[in-house]
Amino acid sequence: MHHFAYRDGSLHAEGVDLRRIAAEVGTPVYVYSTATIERHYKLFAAAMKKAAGKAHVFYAMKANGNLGVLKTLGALGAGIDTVSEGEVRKALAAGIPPEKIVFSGVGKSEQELRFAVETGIYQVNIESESELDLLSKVASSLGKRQEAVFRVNPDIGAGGHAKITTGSSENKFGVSFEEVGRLYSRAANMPGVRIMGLAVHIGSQIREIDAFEAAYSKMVALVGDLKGEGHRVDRLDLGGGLGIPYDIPKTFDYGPGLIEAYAEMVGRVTKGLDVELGFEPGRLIVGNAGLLLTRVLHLNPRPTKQFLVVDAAMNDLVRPAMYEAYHEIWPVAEPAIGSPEIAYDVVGPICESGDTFTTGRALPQLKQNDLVAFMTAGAYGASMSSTYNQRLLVAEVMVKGDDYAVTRPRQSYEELIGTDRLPGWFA
Ligand SMILES: Cc1ncc(COP(=O)(O)O)c(C=O)c1O
Ligand SMILES: N[C@@H](CCCC[NH3+])C(=O)O
Repeated sequence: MHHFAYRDGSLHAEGVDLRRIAAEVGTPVYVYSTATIERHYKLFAAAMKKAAGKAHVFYAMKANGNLGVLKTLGALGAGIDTVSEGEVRKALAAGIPPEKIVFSGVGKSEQELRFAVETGIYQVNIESESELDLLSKVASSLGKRQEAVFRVNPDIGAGGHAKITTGSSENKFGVSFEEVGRLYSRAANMPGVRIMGLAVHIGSQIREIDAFEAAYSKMVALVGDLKGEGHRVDRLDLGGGLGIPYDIPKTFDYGPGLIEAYAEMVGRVTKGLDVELGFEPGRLIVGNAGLLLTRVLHLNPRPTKQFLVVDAAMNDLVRPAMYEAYHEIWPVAEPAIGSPEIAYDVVGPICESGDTFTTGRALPQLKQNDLVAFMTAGAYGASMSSTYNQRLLVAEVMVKGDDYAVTRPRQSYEELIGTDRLPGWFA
């Protein structure tokens, strides 16, 4: 469900005409709908609460770390799942209390762990024995005991693409299932950590409940075994990964289903377990809440193809180049019903053939300066952008009702070039 729709012949984000944003902010620009973000968060949080009683939702900031997005979610009571010191700092800057911050990731450095412990975050998700040792050393040197869980690799992977599967034993994530009991016993004698339970995350863009169910069932059995061995297991963090539709219809609502089915399964599988559940959804909250607005720079008809060159590129939205991901492309001017379509290869200005958003996509006839939107770009869009080809990081705006705010301005050339940062001997 999203709040992008045609009104008076032009695509709107909530009550704001995208032509207005393009004119006032420039293109390319990411546009987020506050109402969609809020709706998705509330739906998910309510469903998990109903299914599980004690449920904590930690929004996975990696999907979209825009400050406006974080503040919007923080105001609804969301916690945050972070994966770097930068993300922890950004969560704090957005006003998220430390006791609602989780820190995951396979390669946390000593400095990052120190910062997290000093900050007093809720939970560190430990991904290896080496990290367990380092965390205990760091925390005890600060005279603290950090609450933590073990992220377990359940050897069940899933996801929309091989590059976004994390739960297989072939993937780098987590400690292996067989090791958890031993690590728990070791950790009991360590001064700097208090192990509170387990975490799991099997991949991203997963639309089949079965894969989650298989992994969660294994985790529930593991919780039982550990408790049987006398270990304390108060928390079970079930990660994120629930997928969203990328082939969205142009209607307001595309129906319920997956969240409810997921919640029902979680409630069933964890029934009677007596642990606090945690969730780390990213894409689900923000994916359909964002689009990338871009302008047609050139049409380049060639004997076998029609190239449509737009001002956004793979540095702004890398998903098609990186995962062959599909994003709908909607012209901002509403196409007349039955208007003829042309098959376009939509490409960006970057000097790579891979800078291709789609090939042979049937779209209404477009001309120079027309605006088009890459839909479902709210997750892993701006957050994965770069300055490749010395292109400026684009602006991000958040729409709320009939108004919008620029929540990250377009990067300046001074900032990009950074001449003033060079030492004098480069004269
Ligand atoms: C540990 C962890 N939690 C949460 C997420 C968020 O995933 P998604 O955006 O698919 O919900 C990820 C990314 O896959 C992750 O690695
Ligand atoms: N960045 C990926 C998902 C990876 C999620 C992070 N573990 C995507 O755009 O689909």
